[in-house]
Amino acid sequence: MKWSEKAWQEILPVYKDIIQMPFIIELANGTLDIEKFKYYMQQDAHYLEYFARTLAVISAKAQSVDTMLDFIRFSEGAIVVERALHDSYFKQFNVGERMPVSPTCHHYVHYMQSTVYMQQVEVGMAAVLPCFWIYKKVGDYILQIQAKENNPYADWINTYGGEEFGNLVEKAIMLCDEGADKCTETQRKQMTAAFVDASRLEYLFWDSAYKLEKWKR
Ligand SMILES: Cc1ncc(C[n+]2csc(CCO)c2C)c(N)n1
Repeated sequence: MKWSEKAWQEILPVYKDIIQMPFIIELANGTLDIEKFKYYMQQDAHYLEYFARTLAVISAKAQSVDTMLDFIRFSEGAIVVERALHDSYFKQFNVGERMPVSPTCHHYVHYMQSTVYMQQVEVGMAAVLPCFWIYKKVGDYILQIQAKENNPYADWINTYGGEEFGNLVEKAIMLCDEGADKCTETQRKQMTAAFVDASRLEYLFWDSAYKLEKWKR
């Protein structure tokens, strides 16, 4: 069994919880409170900036030039493609000011950064994989259940549910499997632990948007 297949089994309960979250259900049927979506988008703008930097560090640490190129392209994608989505929503919803980073976003981005800087590169790759894979699965799920008429979140749904994004995700999974093949069993376990932690943080990211999470002080 491939590392990725085993790793997905580990996070299946987290994924099942994610697709039942009110944020996801309401995004799919178009009833999600605009303030919650705006909050999510503002935090995601912070997230993407850190995430793109994290991918660039993985690129710098990669074992081969081909893998280096793949991760630098992912990094570019995080800025270029996702920023276009953000910009159009920010215009549409009239979002001007930049919010401070929320506690959960802070936790997630710094978790990824420390993992990528402190651990071997394959563990870093596993830590960023939920970002790709969970979004693909959630995007496909929402495509099936979405309200197609007048859904204000259709652009978001089409970004992650589409085939083009699917190819990118396949590549990220394949690179992790390739890396896992070169690792010892102990190192593979570290990869799985990072994959599970990051998946739980994906859950918390949506949860924090739904709750409009704030720093206590
Ligand atoms: C919290 C959060 N997690 C994952 C993504 C999805 N995502 C962000 S960048 C990227 C790869 C682009 O090369 C993907 C799939 C998101 N937007 N926000």
